Amino acid sequence: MSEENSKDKETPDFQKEDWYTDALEYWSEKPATIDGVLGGYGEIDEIDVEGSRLFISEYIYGKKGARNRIISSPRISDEYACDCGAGIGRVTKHFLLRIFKKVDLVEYTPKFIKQAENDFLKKEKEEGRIGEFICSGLQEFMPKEGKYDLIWCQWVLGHLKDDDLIKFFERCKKGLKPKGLIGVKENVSVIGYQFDETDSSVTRSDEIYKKIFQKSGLKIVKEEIQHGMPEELFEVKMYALENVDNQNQEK
Ligand SMILES: C[S@@+](CC[C@H](N)C(=O)[O-])C[C@H]1O[C@@H](n2cnc3c(N)ncnc32)[C@H](O)[C@@H]1O
Repeated sequence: MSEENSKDKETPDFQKEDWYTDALEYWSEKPATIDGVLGGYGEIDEIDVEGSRLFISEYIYGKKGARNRIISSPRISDEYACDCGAGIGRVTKHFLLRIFKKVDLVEYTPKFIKQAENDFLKKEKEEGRIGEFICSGLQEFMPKEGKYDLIWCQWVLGHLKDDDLIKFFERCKKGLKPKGLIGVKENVSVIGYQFDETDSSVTRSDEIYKKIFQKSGLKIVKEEIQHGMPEELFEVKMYALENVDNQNQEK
């Protein structure tokens, strides 16, 4: 690859007209299976969901330290979560519904959300544990005000242009209950952007994500690397984020 090409790959073309349809076309061709939504890495499902569960559980159950002393009490209830870029519902079924009573799913690719509703999460739907299956791009998704304890975004934010991502986070803040959290679990590059022209997606560095959180009025309450992922993949980071205005209210 020439230097010019490799430079191009690091500069996302956020002006690209078909940015969002590229993703839709790309994902519509992938099988509606765990392996399909994980790009052929279905075997990481278990370690991924366990990492997420450990990361978030202190906010739901509280945190205990040495000799079972309570270090922090629960922050959010286990009532309602939202799974953004849900695919076929893997994260909902294996992580969120093991903690939360009810989950809404937001997913752009019609065949994935249909698979979730008619098959992968059919039983959970019948049990009344799924609120809504929402077929929408996150660039348009408007959560209802004050609805969620946790809004979880995993392996999807690279599909949003920077400006749309900031606007999305701003809408999510309004969709949270007063002490609610936004969870982000994404691949991170070592430096700058890595642009993938095939599906018009971008891998951002930790530094870029942190600038975007700040611009969106979000503060990091916890961050952690997901260990145990295949070596050839990008590093995966989890962030728990709160509305900066929360702190002001508490003072
Ligand atoms: C790598 S898969 C991850 C799915 C799921 N989060 C998981 O971890 O199993 C990326 C998902 O993002 C969805 N997606 C792509 N662009 C999107 C957008 N603009 N808004 C919402 N979802 C989108 C794709 O259809 C696909 O289901």
